[in-house]
Amino acid sequence: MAEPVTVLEAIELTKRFGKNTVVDGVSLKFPEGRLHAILGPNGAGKTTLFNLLTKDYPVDGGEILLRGERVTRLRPHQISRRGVGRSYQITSVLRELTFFENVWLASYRADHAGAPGLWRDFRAHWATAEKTRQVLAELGLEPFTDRKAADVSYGDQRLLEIAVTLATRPEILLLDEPTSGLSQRESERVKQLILSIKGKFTIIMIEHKMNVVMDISDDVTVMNRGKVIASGSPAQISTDAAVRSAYFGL
Ligand SMILES: Nc1ncnc2c1ncn2[C@@H]1O[C@H](COP(=O)(O)OP(=O)(O)OP(=O)(O)O)[C@@H](O)[C@H]1O
Repeated sequence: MAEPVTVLEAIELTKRFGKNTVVDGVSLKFPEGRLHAILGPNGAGKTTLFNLLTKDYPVDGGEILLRGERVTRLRPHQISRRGVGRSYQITSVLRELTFFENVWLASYRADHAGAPGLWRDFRAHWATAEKTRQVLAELGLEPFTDRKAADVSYGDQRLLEIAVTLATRPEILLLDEPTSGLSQRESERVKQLILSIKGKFTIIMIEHKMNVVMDISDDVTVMNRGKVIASGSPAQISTDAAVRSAYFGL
């Protein structure tokens, strides 16, 4: 069988804060359509790696390739326009707006970055409304269409966060701890939602909850102190001696 295409690649990526090297020569390949989880103890450098891949932080060393093209010097909005969407560890949805309005705004902004006023083109509004309905339907969130984000549970806000990220129609979806702060039941819903879109996007997910990682990932990378200490299938990772010692303290 043909190898899947690598859509995103980090080559020897490095980031320092003062004397502290928090991402230290990380090389990883992300093949198309797979769900790749990144595990590691607090402070391992996982979120910083995301910040490098989205160019929210400048890179101190190494390269980033997007579909083989070097994008290391691009700015965050250029990376986003090339199909990299990202959610954050703490939900960034607009609480006073409804699900529809949150997704609509993200979708409109993605399509009209830098364009003049929102009121300009009525047809564009209509197209954006159509895309918004598609995203909410894709995630099974239609019942929430007119609910205000502030009025739903934190777990449902995390689902909205994923919808907002998908509104930019990314090819690659970076999810930073999508189940953080959620109960087991709420985590299960997020897990099911991610499973429902698995394969349609290349997903890279930072996640601490071992059951979520092991149940839904195709590939797992474990980081510790800025370095990759293991990469492989969930089964390989769960028996890896270095992982058991660094991550589980076994
Ligand atoms: N903007 C910054 N300035 C200085 N140090 C930073 C900055 N961002 C991150 N760090 C440091 O980099 C290290 C790695 O942090 P990072 O948030 O990437 O870890 P993490 O693996 O995502 O951890 P967690 O699971 O707790 O989110 C930490 O020591 C952190 O304090």
